[in-house]
Amino acid sequence: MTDPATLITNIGELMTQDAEHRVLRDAAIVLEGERITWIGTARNAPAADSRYDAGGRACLPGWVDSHTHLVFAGDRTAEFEARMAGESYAAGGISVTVEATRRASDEELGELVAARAAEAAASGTTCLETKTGYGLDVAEEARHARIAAATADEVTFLGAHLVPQGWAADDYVRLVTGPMLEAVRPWVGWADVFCETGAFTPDQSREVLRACRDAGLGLRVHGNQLGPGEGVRLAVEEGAASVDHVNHLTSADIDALAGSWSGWAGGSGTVGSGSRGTGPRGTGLRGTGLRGTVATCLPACDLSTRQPLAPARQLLDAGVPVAIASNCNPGTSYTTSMAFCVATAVLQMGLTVHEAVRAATYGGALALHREQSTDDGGSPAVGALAAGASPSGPLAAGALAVGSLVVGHRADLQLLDAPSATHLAYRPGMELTHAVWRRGRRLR
Ligand SMILES: N=CN[C@@H](CCC(=O)O)C(=O)O
Ligand SMILES: [Zn+2]
Repeated sequence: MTDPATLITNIGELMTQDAEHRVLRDAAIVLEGERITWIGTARNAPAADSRYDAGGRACLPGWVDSHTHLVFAGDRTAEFEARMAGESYAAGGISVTVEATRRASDEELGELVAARAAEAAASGTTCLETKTGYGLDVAEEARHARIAAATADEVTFLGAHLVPQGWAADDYVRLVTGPMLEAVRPWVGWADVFCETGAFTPDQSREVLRACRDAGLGLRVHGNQLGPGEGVRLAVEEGAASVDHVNHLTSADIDALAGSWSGWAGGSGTVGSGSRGTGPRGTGLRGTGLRGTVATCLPACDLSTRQPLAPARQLLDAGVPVAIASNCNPGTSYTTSMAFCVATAVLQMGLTVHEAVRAATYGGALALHREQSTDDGGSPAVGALAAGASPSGPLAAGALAVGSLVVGHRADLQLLDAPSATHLAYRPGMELTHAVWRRGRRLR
């Protein structure tokens, strides 16, 4: 039995974010089950079981938010106020959230995560990564990973977020790479480390990344957020899928990121097209390989911490694939609004609207290794699947690509209450989400 087909027609502007960067006018799209089955000019659209009139609105892929920290309780308003009064952000604030989160029951924490994910979905986010990192002991990190896996598309282990009080750093690294990693393993597909002054040194970070890679996890790095440092170089050397923040970059960092894509079948760092590479050792692991390291920019965080904005323009000009994500967390970026991040990228970081939307859709998918369907030659997930993750855990065999509107990809899309995506930056701060479909189902 085939799935009923839904035709969304009378689309004023359809921004595909496909390999050719096509933008169609007077367009239509057909969804069947979880897939997109047709895209083209409205007058050529096939018959369908049901029809939705977009009323000339703009249609674009759902946002792919590749960096969030949704598993937390409490808030840090006082710290934010102090920062706005001139204090600097420091990693130590994380411990305030750790204490509040440890006090929350499973039920409370699950509801908080689900509510944040629902808020994100209502504003167009259709694929979401989230991290642990406010547990910082074995039982809490495992609990947070399990709770995250019930809601997020991708879960990342960030036990190496901060060395908890009372621990020697090296002992804590041994805990993270040993019992903690083993405890979270059923729920996570990725590992991350905060490589920064006040968090983990480059050597400690490398140790964490290598242990996590050996356990089959893909890698990501929080790097170069608060000052120049070795985060980017580490991420590239260890084959991380992304390095996130990237506020303080040298030209050598940018060259290293661009160079990491030189062996990729998709070309020299273009975010436009290409196929998935395999790991350098033939591992096929997510987060390793010839495909290189995406630079993930977090504009809302940059503003909230008063850091220099990440040099997204320079990165793109150098051929580095860029993602934009919300980094929703209570310390540095308490928002799930990808539209706000896109508007900031255009208004303050020098991206065109098309580039900013691409970074928040296709770029996020690239950072999560979800830009291609697994049955289109994508490498198999080695994340939570192997250990029997929740059904909502990382990429399953047969998983459909996200982040671009292409026949065969996951039917994740949004309509704006505007005739073009340009309105995202032209009318900043306005809630423009009109309708959202995820996996072919209308959410809003
Ligand atoms: N930089 C490290 N981690 C988070 C902030 C964590 C916090 O302050 O609670 C971030 O991505 O900005
Ligand atoms: Zn973060």
